[in-house]
Amino acid sequence: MENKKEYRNWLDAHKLDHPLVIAGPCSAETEDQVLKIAHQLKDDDVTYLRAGIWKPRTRPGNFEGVGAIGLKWLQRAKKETGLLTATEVANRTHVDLALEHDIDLLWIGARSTVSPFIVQEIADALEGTDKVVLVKNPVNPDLALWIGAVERFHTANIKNLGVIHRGFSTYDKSKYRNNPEWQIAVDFQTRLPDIPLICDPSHITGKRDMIFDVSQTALDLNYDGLMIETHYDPDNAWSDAAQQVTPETLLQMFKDLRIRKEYDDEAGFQNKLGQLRSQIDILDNTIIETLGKRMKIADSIGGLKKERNVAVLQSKRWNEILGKMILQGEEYGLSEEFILKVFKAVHQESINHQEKVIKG
Ligand SMILES: C=C(O[C@@H]1C=C(C(=O)O)C=C[C@H]1O)C(=O)O
Repeated sequence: MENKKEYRNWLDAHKLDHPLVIAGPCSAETEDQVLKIAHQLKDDDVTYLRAGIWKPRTRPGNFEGVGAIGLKWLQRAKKETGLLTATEVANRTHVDLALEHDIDLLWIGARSTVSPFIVQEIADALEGTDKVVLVKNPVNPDLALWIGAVERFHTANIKNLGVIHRGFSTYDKSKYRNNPEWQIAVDFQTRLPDIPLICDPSHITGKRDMIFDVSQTALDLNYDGLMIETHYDPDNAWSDAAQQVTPETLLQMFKDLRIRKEYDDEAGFQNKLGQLRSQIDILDNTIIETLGKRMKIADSIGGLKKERNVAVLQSKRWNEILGKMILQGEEYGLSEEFILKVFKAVHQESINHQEKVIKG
């Protein structure tokens, strides 16, 4: 799938002077709840009212959504407030019902994106639709799977496409509910820059007090919009209580968030930016040169080890290097996380080089 400028058309047609906002409750609970939230949101920057109708829950026994009746509540909310409507679909029946009720935007959840069978079923059911279809990232950090899902919708002749970054599952505990792994979304943007990219800070953080910070990062990274779960009484919401914010908080957030422009032509800025970027270019060259030299030395060590029949991996030496580098990194303001990532990658490459020599 090639990038095309037209992928942005549906978003541009909204003629917004701010990022797109999709807001509303995690789940539609009652008609009154949906209508009340819609009226509270209608005068903000919100374009789409979201509400989950069918809820995929991690374990059975939790509230699993009100079902098709909720689509009527969304329709009524649209009629009363003018907000466009959005919900998640996970199979052909959901799609048929959502289209029957004229829902404007359908999103594919992270747990559906992982399954090409489900994605294909939904794509077939949606074939040729002019509704907006947004594909959440798969729960596992797999860029190809994410792009593959978008391709299935593209192949089904769906023109109004976008993606939602909702973070990725990890086995390790982290401060996030779903680790953002910003690099994957950046890689997506690099590959398909004109597919609108929306951030879902509610599912990334799982906690309402972190939503602002993640939203700001998304805007700093040039995201096209935000999808934020909103409820007038978050603590008593029937699902995802900890991550929903009130419409008042949402309004305040949009006052406080800084929207960055993609570009600035101002001569002074361009000049300084150019100077600093040439410094970076020189340093990047030095990094590559240094890494190349380091690997040449690793090759020689590999040769020595081959002669003496010594193992490639030397854990003691490796741990010493890692400890030293973490301390040294600290002096230069580099985080331990970063040093570990970089040096583990360097070590792996060094091992690969030596393996080649030793096996050769
Ligand atoms: C280069 C060596 O081999 C391996 C690679 C290392 C490195 O690249 O720094 C360190 C220890 C070994 O696991 C070595 O033994 O010194």
